[in-house]
Amino acid sequence: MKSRAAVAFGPGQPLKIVEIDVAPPKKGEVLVKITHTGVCHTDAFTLSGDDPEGVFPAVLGHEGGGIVVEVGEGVTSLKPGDHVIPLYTAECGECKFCKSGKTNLCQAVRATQGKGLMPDGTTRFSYNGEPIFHYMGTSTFSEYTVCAEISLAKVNPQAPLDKVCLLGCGVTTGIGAVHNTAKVKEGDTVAIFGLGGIGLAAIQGAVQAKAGRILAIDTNPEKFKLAKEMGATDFINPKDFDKPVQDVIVEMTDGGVDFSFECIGNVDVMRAALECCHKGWGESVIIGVAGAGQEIKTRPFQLVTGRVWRGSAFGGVKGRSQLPGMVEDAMAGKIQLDPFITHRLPLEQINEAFDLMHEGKSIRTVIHFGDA
Ligand SMILES: NC(=O)C1=CN([C@@H]2O[C@H](COP(=O)(O)OP(=O)(O)OC[C@H]3O[C@@H](n4cnc5c(N)ncnc54)[C@H](OP(=O)(O)O)[C@@H]3O)[C@@H](O)[C@H]2O)C=CC1
Ligand SMILES: N[C@@H](CCC(=O)N[C@@H](CSC=O)C(=O)NCC(=O)O)C(=O)O
Ligand SMILES: [Zn+2]
Ligand SMILES: [Zn+2]
Repeated sequence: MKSRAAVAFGPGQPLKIVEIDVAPPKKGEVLVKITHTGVCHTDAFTLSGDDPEGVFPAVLGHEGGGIVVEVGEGVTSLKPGDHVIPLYTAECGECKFCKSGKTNLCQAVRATQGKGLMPDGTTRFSYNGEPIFHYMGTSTFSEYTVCAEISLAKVNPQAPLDKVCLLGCGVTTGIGAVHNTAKVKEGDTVAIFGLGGIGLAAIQGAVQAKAGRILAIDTNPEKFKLAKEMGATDFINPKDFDKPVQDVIVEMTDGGVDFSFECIGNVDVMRAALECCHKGWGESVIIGVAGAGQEIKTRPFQLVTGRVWRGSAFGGVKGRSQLPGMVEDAMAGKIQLDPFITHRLPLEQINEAFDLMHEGKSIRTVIHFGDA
């Protein structure tokens, strides 16, 4: 079938809106009509060419919501008409990772997913007869996409897809990192570096956890207003100080924070986020994605003296089991999605969404394929 899609033909190039061919779903696969998709910084990261797993031409996008159109052989858990959120972290329930009870990082389709292919090693997308790669197992920048059954969470059909699509990445990642990875408790002091979609969601998670102080750090002071509305208590622009931001935070918090979250993808900030943690127990969670070849560093003494460095992918959330409940939470007002949506644009204007992000003017732009 034909599908309108924003295709990344090469690194650093604007996406091109073209009509691609989408082949039917094979065994264990599902054809989904995407109605809405957010644009996450990770899409920009891969488009920039900094992603070691980036392959071109590809259909990017991983923060979508849609409706099942057709299921392939052997698919039992989904049927046409079901509302779904594509998952870049699958959940097969059967692999060593799924069974471990220790991680959400299902590996059932991860190897082929990282190569831009479906689990059988081929692609369902083509343009002018040439193959187009998938992305993160989701490719939500195409009106019709094919995903593995285990890469789809079935959600309440009453949920507004134009909002809950954000649970496909950003909001879930930030909130989940606070609850599942850090396990923030009432009264804890928390520092959040980077106040985009992920950082603001981490603030929301910290408020839910009843954190005592929530320090919001960003070099773009325009981001503080929303952070305050979300519930942050202290606001720090590192550019306002002539000493490292970690020293500023340690002084402000009587020795450092209980938890910090890096939501930018900057390895220098990752160091600051670790070093602003309290001696003896402070834990820092890396969420931001850094480019190929970049490495983190600190003095090992920082760890010897009790600070802990962790990482979090998709907020530690198991998508098929837990995302439907988060959708219910959003419908019940326990998770706020509206504040994240600063812009809405049709697919044809998707490059403007990337511009807005790079200019620091948006939190999330939601792209619509039909009506807004
Ligand atoms: N681990 C995971 O599962 C996931 C990771 N990610 C990653 O999380 C990161 C954040 O994503 P997202 O929220 O969409 O990105 P955004 O670009 O929306 O937000 C990043 C924020 O950090 C600010 N910033 C940039 N540099 C600095 C600095 N040196 N010090 C303080 N603040 C700074 C930016 O300011 P400005 O406005 O000037 O740009 C912006 O406000 C990305 O690296 C993304 O790839 C995303 C989703 C899931
Ligand atoms: N491909 C990159 C790494 C990209 C990465 O870290 N992705 C995050 C999700 S970012 C979402 O917006 C993630 O969950 N990673 C876990 C995974 O299994 O990919 C590289 O190679 O550096
Ligand atoms: Zn993302
Ligand atoms: Zn698995």
